[in-house]
Amino acid sequence: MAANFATPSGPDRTGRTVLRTLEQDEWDNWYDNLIRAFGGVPEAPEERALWRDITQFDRSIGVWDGASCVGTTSAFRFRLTVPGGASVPVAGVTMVSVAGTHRRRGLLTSMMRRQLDDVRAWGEPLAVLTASEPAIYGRFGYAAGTFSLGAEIDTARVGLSVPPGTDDVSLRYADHADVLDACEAVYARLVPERPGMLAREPHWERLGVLDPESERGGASPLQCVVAERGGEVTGYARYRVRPGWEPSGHNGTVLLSELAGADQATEAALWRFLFGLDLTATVVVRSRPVDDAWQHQVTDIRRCQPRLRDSLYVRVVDVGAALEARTYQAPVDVVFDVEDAFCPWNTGRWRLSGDAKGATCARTTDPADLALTERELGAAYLGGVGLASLAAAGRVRELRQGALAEAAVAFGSAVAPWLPHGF
Ligand SMILES: CC(=O)SCCNC(=O)CCNC(=O)[C@H](O)C(C)(C)COP(=O)(O)OP(=O)(O)OC[C@H]1O[C@@H](n2cnc3c(N)ncnc32)[C@H](O)[C@@H]1OP(=O)(O)O
Repeated sequence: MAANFATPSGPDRTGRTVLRTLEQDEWDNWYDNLIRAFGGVPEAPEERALWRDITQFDRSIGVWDGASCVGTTSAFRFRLTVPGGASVPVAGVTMVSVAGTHRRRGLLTSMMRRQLDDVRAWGEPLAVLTASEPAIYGRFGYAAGTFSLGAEIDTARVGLSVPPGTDDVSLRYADHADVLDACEAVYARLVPERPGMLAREPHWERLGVLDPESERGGASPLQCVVAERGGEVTGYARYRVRPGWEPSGHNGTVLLSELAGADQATEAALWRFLFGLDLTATVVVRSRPVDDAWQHQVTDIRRCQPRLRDSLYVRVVDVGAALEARTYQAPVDVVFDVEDAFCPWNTGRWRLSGDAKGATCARTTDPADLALTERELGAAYLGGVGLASLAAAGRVRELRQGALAEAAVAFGSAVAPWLPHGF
């Protein structure tokens, strides 16, 4: 049973709930609904304060049953790096919740409807999110477009060989606050180089150094090491250490939070440092690019237990603008026949002509070469999921022989797309 909000403030079909843009003085009530939907464990004050500061009220929606908030969502204004290096305005969908007392009545559907209409009106060609459960968002046109690499590296037994120049990099411990600007400068250098990265928006630099005691799970406070060459900060690592002792000796764990290097040697120096920390035997890595170089520098990848996880979900909101915003690593000239049930303005045939310099994508009446839905376009958009792989899964139909290979190569990315942090 789906609620049908004809107007932004219209009631659902039970006649009891109202959907509207969030007001500043409603935030606590609104945010409490979100926290409760995620289990109800309160956040540390500094964490809650950060989420309050980064909430964009005019881009946030609440559903109200009388004075009670029963539904939440918001959409950060982000700029996302796409293949070719352009920084594209996107909606970062976030803080989605429906009260347990009101679940499965269509409230999420009504919020997604309003939100995607808004994103279109804002002129943002893409919406992106990270999903608490992969099963939720496909019906609204989102598909996993990036994956992240996790690992549990047995550093007692796995060696690391580093590239030339690594010894020229020096490392020092630092207070987070003292080196925050220098670390941010490194981050900013990396953003245009990898699809999926997000340009830093005000306050977001606080996220990487948030260190509530409740998040430590017996490990140390977040530590910071910066890498320097010639007096310039070229990288940093943030991590915790969880000490451990077995009858046979030490068994500590390094829990990597973030690692960034402006060049190969800096990255290698930081990994070598983490691998070699005294009294530790494991490095746990949660969310790294799937093409991270250290995988090719270790002596035993099996003892690193690499694993993939879905990361950024991509929703093409405006097919023409989205496909024109990126470039293509090989020349491509194909007509897509797009079916988009939730955003029908995308449905129809689109001719994409492009190469590594730029692209055009416009409606056409020409015969179609490839048939797909908005979800396959979203999955393939950042170059992390292959169109040929989607075709093999029965999700892309090739209508002109050769069109699939042409498009599949063109959509690829030399560098794996990666989302640097959740939101
Ligand atoms: C980007 C982010 O913020 S991710 C965070 C998402 N939030 C959470 O996980 C918090 C806990 N969960 C919730 O708050 C809610 O259960 C929500 C938001 C996931 C779903 O809200 P609801 O209002 O119950 O969803 P709604 O009634 O609109 O469901 C629409 C459809 O999606 C399906 N659906 C909803 N949630 C789920 C789910 N978790 N898994 C699978 N299907 C789901 C429904 O069954 C329904 O299917 P139908 O149209 O075939 O009947």
